[in-house]
Amino acid sequence: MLDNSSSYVTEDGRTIGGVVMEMKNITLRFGGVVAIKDISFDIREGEIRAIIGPNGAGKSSMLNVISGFYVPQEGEVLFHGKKRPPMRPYEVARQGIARTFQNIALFEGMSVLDNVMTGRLNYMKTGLFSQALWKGKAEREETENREVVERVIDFLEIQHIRKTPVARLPYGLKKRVELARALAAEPKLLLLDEPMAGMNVEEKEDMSRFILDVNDEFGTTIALIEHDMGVVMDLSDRVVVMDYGKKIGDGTPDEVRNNQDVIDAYLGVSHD
Ligand SMILES: Nc1ncnc2c1ncn2[C@@H]1O[C@H](COP(=O)(O)OP(=O)(O)OP(=O)(O)O)[C@@H](O)[C@H]1O
Repeated sequence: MLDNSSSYVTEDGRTIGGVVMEMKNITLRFGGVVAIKDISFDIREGEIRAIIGPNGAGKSSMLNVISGFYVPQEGEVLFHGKKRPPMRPYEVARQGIARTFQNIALFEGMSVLDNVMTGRLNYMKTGLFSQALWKGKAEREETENREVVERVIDFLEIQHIRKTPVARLPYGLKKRVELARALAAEPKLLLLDEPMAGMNVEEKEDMSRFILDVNDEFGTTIALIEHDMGVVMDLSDRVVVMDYGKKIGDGTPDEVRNNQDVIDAYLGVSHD
């Protein structure tokens, strides 16, 4: 049995480290609706961790708890072993957490390059006043930010559209630009909100490859939620399955695939 600080090497040679985030007995309510009921699980450094479940299972609510956007009424979130207080979005970003959204949240009128640059906002320390006083420092900062952005653009193979306004791009590429913006923040923990939703088969294959490459190349820990069980099974190290706000499975893709409660939930068998 692994303890919180131990690590292991996967079959494909990646090292999975200790626990970076721990959800302990999380319950989240919206008025009378209980979106999450007493759920516990953890996320380990360097792993790809999926949360799956049918419609209304509570996945988005859980992603919002992980990102710090929702504060649960019960339970606690431990980040690197410490209880995490309620945080504003910029504080979350400073902790090395970045995310994408299910309904793409890009600046449609701006170019791909400018959108990806917004991922660096937290690194732009030089304000307007000091920019005027310290031109050299501001220029250095701009060059550093540009270098990171250009690396991400190369990595995600979107050089050919760098000047294109996002509004003109097909859906699959918009999703990739959103991933690029999240990566530009150089996150330690990347949260992906239904990264394959609305994609065709080819776009899903591309996105899967990029998710694996990001994890492999940068060692980024990735937590993602997905509706479609199939697409995450080949990607993930471990999978949490939710249904009606409860956790009904947690384990490797094989363990989860063979779990009767999970099979029933996906076949729509009622179990109250
Ligand atoms: N802001 C909110 N206010 C009230 N109820 C909400 C809110 N957000 C979610 N809920 C309710 O909480 C439950 C879980 O919803 P959630 O969106 O987390 O599920 P989901 O698994 O992400 O679903 P989907 O796959 O359809 O996106 C649902 O019953 C939903 O109606």
